[in-house]
Amino acid sequence: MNTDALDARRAGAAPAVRTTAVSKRYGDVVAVDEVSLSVEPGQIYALLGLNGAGKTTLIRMLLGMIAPTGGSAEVLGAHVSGGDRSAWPRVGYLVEAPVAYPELTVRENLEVVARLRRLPSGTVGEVIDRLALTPYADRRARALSMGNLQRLALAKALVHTPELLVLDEPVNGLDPAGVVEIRTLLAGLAREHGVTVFLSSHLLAEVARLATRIGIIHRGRLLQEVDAAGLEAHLRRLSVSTRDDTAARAVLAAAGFAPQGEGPITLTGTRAIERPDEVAALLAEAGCPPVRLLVEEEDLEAYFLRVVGDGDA
Ligand SMILES: Nc1ncnc2c1ncn2[C@@H]1O[C@H](COP(=O)(O)OP(=O)(O)OP(=O)(O)O)[C@@H](O)[C@H]1O
Repeated sequence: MNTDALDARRAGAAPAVRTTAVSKRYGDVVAVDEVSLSVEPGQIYALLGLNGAGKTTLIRMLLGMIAPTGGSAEVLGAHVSGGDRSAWPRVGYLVEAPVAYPELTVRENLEVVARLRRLPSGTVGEVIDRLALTPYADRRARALSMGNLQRLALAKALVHTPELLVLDEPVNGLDPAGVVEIRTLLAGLAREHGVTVFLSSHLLAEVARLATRIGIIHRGRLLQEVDAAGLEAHLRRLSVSTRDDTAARAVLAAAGFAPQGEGPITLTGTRAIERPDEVAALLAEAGCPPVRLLVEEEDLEAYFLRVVGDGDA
């Protein structure tokens, strides 16, 4: 599909995924807590969270595998939470550990899926090719490595060329080469075929490389969403020290900055990062000039832990 056609397909299209205050409660456990998010067609949206954050539960609700206890979920315009399964033929998914018929070969496993979906012959060969499974096509699934089993599972999710792919931890169990391969494949699907990808992961660095938008989920709550393109700005912050940090904090807060940090004052946001001179002038005028002013770059892990830590506070 060319870029114009892709843009036309995306323009005015309903969000590929939309949740409105969707929640899932198991007794006293709130697995997903009023999550509202929207994923535009062609985006690669990554739900990032620690173990137990609620990723799988949210994905299962999107796929209609479990019903929310509150709110709603829509997939390709269909109200999944209301029981509408009409988007099904346009969705591919991979949830939990990959499963395959162990005694059937890779090709036979895919032929079963193709037959169930009433797909034309030839589809299986294409997907085998696309996922670099050709050398293993005639191997029984039980003899596959974990990585190849995962690749077969992805092939099953892709065999009907879905518009939306929903993947729970898609690179789990893959070696570094496998991770790169899957990343390249997913990025290509989104870029060249306009496929929307909604995935979950706890692998921060991987997500940062692949996703166009990232949602951080913790204890069931969506704490923050950032565009991958803007991630760098989120990672940068201005660190300021003065001889009277208490007074400086008050001056900065009054000027609309949001000073953070226990020791040196930390300012985030483009205004502070792009105009440290403005911050310096402001503090100098108020009689507490900076003795140290530094734009620092936080590493991804530290950033994630800070967001999650703020969510716990
Ligand atoms: N069927 C269930 N019954 C009770 N509690 C559940 C059930 N399913 C999930 N939970 C709880 O809901 C919370 C979220 O679980 P979920 O599996 O969605 O997290 P996750 O982010 O996918 O974690 P992981 O990365 O470990 O798979 C956890 O506290 C979990 O114990």
